[in-house]
Amino acid sequence: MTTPTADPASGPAPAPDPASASAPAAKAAKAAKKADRSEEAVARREVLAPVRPHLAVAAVLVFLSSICTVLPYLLIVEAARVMLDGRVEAAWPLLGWAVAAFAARALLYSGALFWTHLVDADNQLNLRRLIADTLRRVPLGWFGKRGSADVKKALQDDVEAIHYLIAHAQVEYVAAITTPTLTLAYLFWVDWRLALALLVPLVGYGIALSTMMGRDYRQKMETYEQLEKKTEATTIEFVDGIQVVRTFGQAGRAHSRYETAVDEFSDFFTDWTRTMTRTEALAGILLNPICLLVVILLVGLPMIDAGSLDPVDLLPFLLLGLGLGSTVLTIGHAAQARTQADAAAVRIHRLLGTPALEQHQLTGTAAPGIAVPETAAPGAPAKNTKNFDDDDTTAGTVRFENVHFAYREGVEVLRGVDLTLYPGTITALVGPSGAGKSTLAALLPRFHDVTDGRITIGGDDIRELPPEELYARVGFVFQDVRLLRDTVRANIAIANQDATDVEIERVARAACIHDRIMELPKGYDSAVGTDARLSGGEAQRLSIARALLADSPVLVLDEATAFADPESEAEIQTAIASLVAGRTVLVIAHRLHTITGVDSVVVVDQGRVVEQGSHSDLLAAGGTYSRLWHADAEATQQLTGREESNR
Ligand SMILES: Nc1ncnc2c1ncn2[C@@H]1O[C@H](COP(=O)(O)OP(=O)(O)OP(=O)(O)O)[C@@H](O)[C@H]1O
Repeated sequence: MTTPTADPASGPAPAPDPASASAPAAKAAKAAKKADRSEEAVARREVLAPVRPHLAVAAVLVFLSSICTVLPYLLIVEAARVMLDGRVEAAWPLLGWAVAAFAARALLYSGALFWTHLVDADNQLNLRRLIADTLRRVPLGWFGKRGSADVKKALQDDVEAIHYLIAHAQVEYVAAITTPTLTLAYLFWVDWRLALALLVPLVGYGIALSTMMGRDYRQKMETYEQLEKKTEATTIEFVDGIQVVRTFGQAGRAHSRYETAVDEFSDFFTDWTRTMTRTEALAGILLNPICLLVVILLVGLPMIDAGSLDPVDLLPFLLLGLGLGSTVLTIGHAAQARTQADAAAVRIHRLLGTPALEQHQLTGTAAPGIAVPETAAPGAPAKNTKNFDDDDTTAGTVRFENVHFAYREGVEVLRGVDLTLYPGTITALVGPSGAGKSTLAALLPRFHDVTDGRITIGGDDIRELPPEELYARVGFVFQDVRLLRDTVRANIAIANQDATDVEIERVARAACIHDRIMELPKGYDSAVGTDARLSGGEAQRLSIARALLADSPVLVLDEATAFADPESEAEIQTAIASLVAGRTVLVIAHRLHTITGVDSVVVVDQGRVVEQGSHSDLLAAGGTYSRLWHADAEATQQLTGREESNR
């Protein structure tokens, strides 16, 4: 019997060597780490740049205070030396100077802290203004990706971390380095051999500290933050969704997700702190005054015995050497604070670097390649489907010209949309889920900017308009109504701060919300959230009143009635009817029965306009719209049937 041997030529390819396979990954990780470090350095430089000269002043004050920390001990030793020489009277002035140096030390150190706090107060104000200014200029769509928690983190927590860096850590860091350096310099001057012996535990501490803060400290810190975030998210999910998950009998599942996240966090934290605690304990022993005393006595006493050290020279080591540990310990704490502040500086740096919504100085040229799409309009042209040669400079005429858009590079969501909306007409965007309707509508108020092509209002490219001008021309009513924690009146008047009470009441009546407001405890002065708890439909009518007061010629309505109950829906429809009259309106619609009377229906599919026309024409054409209509009618019928059989 022969044992089969592998033929190296025809056999299967050898399994990749794990070491060589992981080499590119390790290289990439190293490069990423390097990039992180350099981003951190840039961020720190940027955030600290305005305060750097002021911090230099503080560093000088701290350096002087460090001299005054060491000086009293030096003077006391010299006083002891002259006393032992029998010149007691010569000791008094030295002791007097020691007290003065001690007082100067307190003054200089607190002066430095006071100075850094003043500098920081100024810096915090500037930083918050810069962040607020950035938030004011970023595209509105940017907020969609970030929760208010992230913005709060930048404005509050990260600015506070920078506060610690500027007001405390820098001062402590300089003191933690200069005081032991000066102390050691003095001790070396007194006796270099004993000073060298004292260095042994200090170097031991340095090694322990660099192991603790070493290579994977940042990585561990990142994992810690990620797990902390995950725990927070599952906690919120568990608390927020408890009603829903319990209704569906899934409380156990949600709870187990929460428990897993907490366990994971706890395991990681316990493991990490175990290593940290061991290192810290070792460091604590090395810097303990008892340990330092043992070193001094073990080395110093035999030297005195051998006559190579003057007994009085042991005194500075006992006075200053024992306290060396606590000053060195501060380096660790200050370094840790700096690492956390660095992470905050990076987040602020990234936030400040968010591309702003730019106002272009463009000439009014049309984008190339504008044509009625080949796939468009099987139905007869509707009221608002004119050619692009038509006069588009009428205020309120909106034109999408060969509009392309991608949230991520290379993944186009809109692919060459051409569309004109005319004043006094309502255009409804319909199409399957994910077709790009909301995205198309969101481009009009510049939630995002087109990646190609352009959008004009009254002939002006919207990127050329100052934001105030754009928002005076375009109003929007979204499904997700946000109300301010202010009075009902202020919530309506947000669009026009100078509106009179009569005007506010007029728009509230038109939006069918006046009667409900009058039922609130303080009428228009009721505070939203405390005096006034409004239902979804009521909040929507309030936002319609807002839009009425803004009186913008162009309106975007995003599924404004989707979640309203039938009674509320009727009122909302009445409110919308008064809102849309005479304006250029773009509606995103899901329930097709609500848009049968609109002037033009635009069918979007996979980022393109595939049909355009009136409801009846599109229905007759038997294309995508007709399919959507029949599917919608069937779904409505099934729903009605189910409701009736339930009765
Ligand atoms: N903020 C975003 N970031 C990345 N992709 C997004 C974002 N918003 C939407 N998309 C993607 O863009 C595509 C179009 O989404 P959009 O919401 O515009 O479609 P829609 O027609 O309005 O859908 P629906 O009727 O379901 O609301 C989808 O593939 C969607 O996943």
